[in-house]
Order: sequence, then structure tokens, then C-alpha cells
Amino acid sequence: MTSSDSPATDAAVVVRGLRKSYGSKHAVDGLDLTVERGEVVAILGPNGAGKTTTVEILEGFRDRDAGEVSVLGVDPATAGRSWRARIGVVLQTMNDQAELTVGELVRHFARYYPDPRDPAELIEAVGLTDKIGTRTRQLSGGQRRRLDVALGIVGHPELLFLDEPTTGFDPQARRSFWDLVAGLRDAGTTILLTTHYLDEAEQLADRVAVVRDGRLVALGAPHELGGPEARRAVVRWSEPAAEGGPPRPRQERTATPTAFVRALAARLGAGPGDEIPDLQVVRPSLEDVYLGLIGEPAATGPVMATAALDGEPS
Ligand SMILES: Nc1ncnc2c1ncn2[C@@H]1O[C@H](COP(=O)(O)OP(=O)(O)OP(=O)(O)O)[C@@H](O)[C@H]1O
Repeated sequence: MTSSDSPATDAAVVVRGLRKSYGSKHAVDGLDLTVERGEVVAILGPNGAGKTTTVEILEGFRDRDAGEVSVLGVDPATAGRSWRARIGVVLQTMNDQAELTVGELVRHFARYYPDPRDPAELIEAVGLTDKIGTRTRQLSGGQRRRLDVALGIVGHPELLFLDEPTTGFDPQARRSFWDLVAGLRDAGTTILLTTHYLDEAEQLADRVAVVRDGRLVALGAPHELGGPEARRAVVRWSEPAAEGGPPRPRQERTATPTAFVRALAARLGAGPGDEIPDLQVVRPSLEDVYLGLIGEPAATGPVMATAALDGEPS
């Protein structure tokens, strides 16, 4: 990559116009993404969106057809061993070396790195001290995943890739895993994770990248994703019927819910002690925004016009 087309030269990851096809299938179709150092970015997208293909290209495990890729300042397609020692990869669980114990496997991986973590401390950090002598094939799914994470971070990576890290975890295991990732983040590790869990992205990520059909369709902080339009509140209430009929449910999207409710109360003649029937003010959740982003694009206007909470006209 030349300096002229590398806008964030110190970024951990820079991807420009990335493309990868399998036969006629465009798995990655012109994807752009920048991950700053110290940042946690979550890639979200439906099955088949191209997340794994993208991440595998960044990890140097897959060739690309076109585009610029820089990971820690190096092109993964030509990177060597010293680069690999600077990144950590937590893949979907591998079942090799199932006869080794937890302690043996962590110590074995530690030997590959110039500056590894202390294996016993690491095993403690992922909550597997009581399993240190257990063969890895005898671990539960969640325990095995913690071991995968331990193997991914044993070399003190500057950049950590986590591929659907908590799939199959029970709620408690997810919480402790999130704490573990938060600790890595606080220590300055750059993390790129893929996940299907919106709460996980919200909890861990500084920014969320939404990928659909091999392209980036939105990128932003979890609470800003989709822009102000997607974040507008929905006011719901029941409109009293004029002539004794049943109240009619109504809703309206608005950027100024307080003013809207004030005007609504005045229009309905609600005095200071009166309640507007069934009044609710709802902010779209990250899930609502995400579903809008990956939905079919509207015939006119931006993607977010398809947000799940479109109100009916008043
Ligand atoms: N080795 C391959 N050969 C052929 N097609 C592939 C291969 N790997 C992926 N694909 C196709 O490329 C597209 C993107 O796949 P990819 O695994 O990158 O998606 P993903 O976003 O990670 O999906 P998921 O959420 O299901 O893991 C899919 O249509 C998939 O079928």
C-alpha cells in the first residue's frame, strides 16, 4: 500500500475495496474498513454476508482477488512469522491435539512466541485453573472456547481476531468472557470480532461494522449506528375515539419526543393530572437499527428508511 492511498497510516487495520469471489459468488464485494489501534470493532451481518471471508483475508489465511489490505502495517498476503507473532487468532474451535491437557496445550502454544504470557496466569485469567490437568477433549463447549481464547492471546497480540467467540456459552460464561475481553481492551489490545449477538457488540465494541452482501453498509458507535434518522424515538399512544368507539392505537416517529408529547397532550385536552392512554416513548434498540440496515433497501431513500419502527402517518 502506498502512502497516498493509506489515509490512516497508524491504524491497526486498513481495508480498501476488498474483493473475493468463489466462482460466481461475490463473497466480499468492495469492502472498506479501518480499525484504529486500541479499538474494539465488531463485525455484524447475516449468515453469508462475507464476515469470515474478510477476517480470514486479514489473518492471512485466505487470498484476496482485489483491494488494499494493511494489518499492523503489513500486507497479510505476504507477511512472515514476525507479523504472525503480533496477531492473535481465535478461530471456531479446533479439535486437534485433543489428548493434550489444558496446561500442556497452553505451554505448547506459548513456545511459538517471543514474549508469551505466563501459562499458569493465563489459564487462571480464563477461569480454567481447575481444568489445568484435564485433556482438552473432556472440556465442555464453553470451557473449550475459553481455552481457544487463551491460545489466541498467549503471545501478547497487538491485534486479536475473535470469530463468534461466545457461541454456545451460558449467560454466566458470556459475562465472564466479556470481562476478559474488556480487560484486554483496557490493556490496549486492538480487537476485531465477529458476532451474531447484538448485546455482545453493544457491550464490547467501540464501533460496529454492519456487512451485507460483502459490503460495509454502516459503521459507527453502537449508540450512533444508522445515524439520527434511525435513532428517532417512536411515541405510541391510544387515540380516544370521537363517538364512544374503541380507542385507536397510534404511533409517530419523532426527533423531539418531549415536544411531541407536550403537543399531543394539549391536542387531547389532557390536564396536568391526566394520562395519555397507553403512552410509550421507545428508542430503537441496536437490534432494531441493525434489522433495518440488513433489510431490503427501500425503493427510494437511504437504507435506514426501512427501519423496523416506521410509524404510520398521523
Ligand atoms: N470456501 C468457499 N467456497 C465457496 N463459497 C464460499 C466459501 N467460503 C464462503 N463461501 C460463500 O461466500 C459467502 C460468504 O461466506 P462467509 O463465510 O464469509 O460469510 P459469513 O458472513 O461469515 O457467514 P456466517 O455468519 O454464516 O458465518 C457465502 O455465500 C458462502 O457460501
